[in-house]
Parts: sequence; C-alpha cells; structure tokens
Amino acid sequence: MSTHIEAQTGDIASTVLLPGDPLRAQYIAENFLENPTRYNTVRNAFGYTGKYQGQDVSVQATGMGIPSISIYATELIQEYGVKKLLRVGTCGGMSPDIKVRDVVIAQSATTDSSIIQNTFGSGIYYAPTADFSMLMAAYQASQKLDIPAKVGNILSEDRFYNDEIDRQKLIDYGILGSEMETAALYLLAAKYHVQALGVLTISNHIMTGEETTAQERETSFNDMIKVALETAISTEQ
Ligand SMILES: O=P(O)(O)O[C@H]1O[C@H](CO)[C@@H](O)[C@H]1O
Ligand SMILES: O=c1cc[nH]c(=O)[nH]1
Repeated sequence: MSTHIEAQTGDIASTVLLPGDPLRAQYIAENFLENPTRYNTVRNAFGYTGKYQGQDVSVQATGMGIPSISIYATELIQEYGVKKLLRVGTCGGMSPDIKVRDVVIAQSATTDSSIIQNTFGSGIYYAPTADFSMLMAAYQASQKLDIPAKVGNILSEDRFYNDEIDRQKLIDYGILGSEMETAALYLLAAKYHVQALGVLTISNHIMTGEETTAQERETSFNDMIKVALETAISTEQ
C-alpha cells in the first residue's frame, strides 16, 4: 500500500495505462481488459489490473494536472515497480494541422510548469521526451490498426483556463495541442529510468472552438486506447 494507492505488492502490472479520468479507467478495464479486478478506490482514483491479449496490464486514473499525475506516477514506479507508463488522455488541438478526433503521439512535451526549474534550477530548459521504443511501437500499432496518428511536440499546461499564454507563438514553433500531464510523466520516467509515452486524442480544438460529440469522443477514445494497449503488449519483455 502506498499513500494514495491501496494495492498490495503484485496487484499492479509492470505496464500501466494512465487516463486522467477515473471513469475512463473503468471504461478501459470493462471494455478492453479480460477479468479486470479493481485494486484502488482511494479518492475514487480507480485502478484495475486485467489481461490484454494474454498479458497483464493495469490502468490507473491520475486525476488532472501535473501535481496529481506526479503523485500516481511516483508511487507506481517507486512502490509498485512499474516500468512502462502510457498516458491515455484528452488534448485540445492547437495546430491547424490537427483536427478533432485525431490521435496524437507525444514525442516531447513542452511545459510552462515550474517542475523543470524546480528540478534543475534556473538556466536549464530540460526537454521532457518520450521513450523512443514505445513511440516507435505506438506509431507502428497505429499503422497496423489503420488509425492515423500525428507525432510531435505537445504542451503540458499548468492551467486549463489560461488567457495569458501566447498560443500562436507555440503553434508557430510546432506545438500540436495542449493537455496537462505528459511533461511531468516524461520527467519522472527519466528520473527513475523507466519508460513513458503519451497517446492522446483531440477532444476539442482550442483555436477554432470545435468540439466532439459524445459518440465521436467514444470512437476516438477507443482508437487511442487500442493504440496504447497494442504498444503496451508489443514492448512487454
Ligand atoms: O482527459 P485527461 O486524461 O484528464 O486529460 C486532459 O483533460 C483534463 C482537462 O479537462 C486534463 O487532465 C487534461 O490533461
Ligand atoms: O487540457 C486540455 C485537455 C483537453 N482539451 C483542452 O482544451 N485542454
């Protein structure tokens, strides 16, 4: 048992999918995993372990934002020996090349969070980066499944409501979209020498105001989940 997860040692697989939303964790467990068992209800941050294609996979809700995912990622790695962490989250499109329902694989995660400065001090602008073997596996999985995926730099923003940020400049420098956790996940994976990747689905477009319907969200969420699960099992030792 860790501070925020009530699982026993061995209850959590070495590969874990990480949605922000606890109900998405439940949806993934109930619709994609065989024989899922729930190992965590602390704070309703549901966690499940089941089998996908015969291999153990867990799914743990992380909540919203860098402070919250940092708690779950740290406890999963340090207390439960998790080695592969796959965020499955929603993302607001920013680039004109990105459309709602697209799947985005986060090659790197720019951030306005103070975690970089708090970790390295001033003067170092560390670039949180995905694990290359997982990135490659996710891209190959998306091709195999015929789910087009865009790969690139995303923004992990500290604030959902943020009027001050210069979004156009970030778009000009190649940022595809904005979410709120991946930079911390990549930073912690580097710190603890484990592997991490963010696979995201574009739920809305921040610049155009376009939204997805509930049905479209379900389909595009399923695409993201399939890519993440295929990545989980293809990179399992
Ligand atoms: O859909 P999830 O995984 O929660 O991710 C995105 O949605 C939340 C904001 O609505 C933030 O957590 C953001 O990163
Ligand atoms: O952080 C997020 C996630 C989804 N959509 C947004 O606009 N922002």
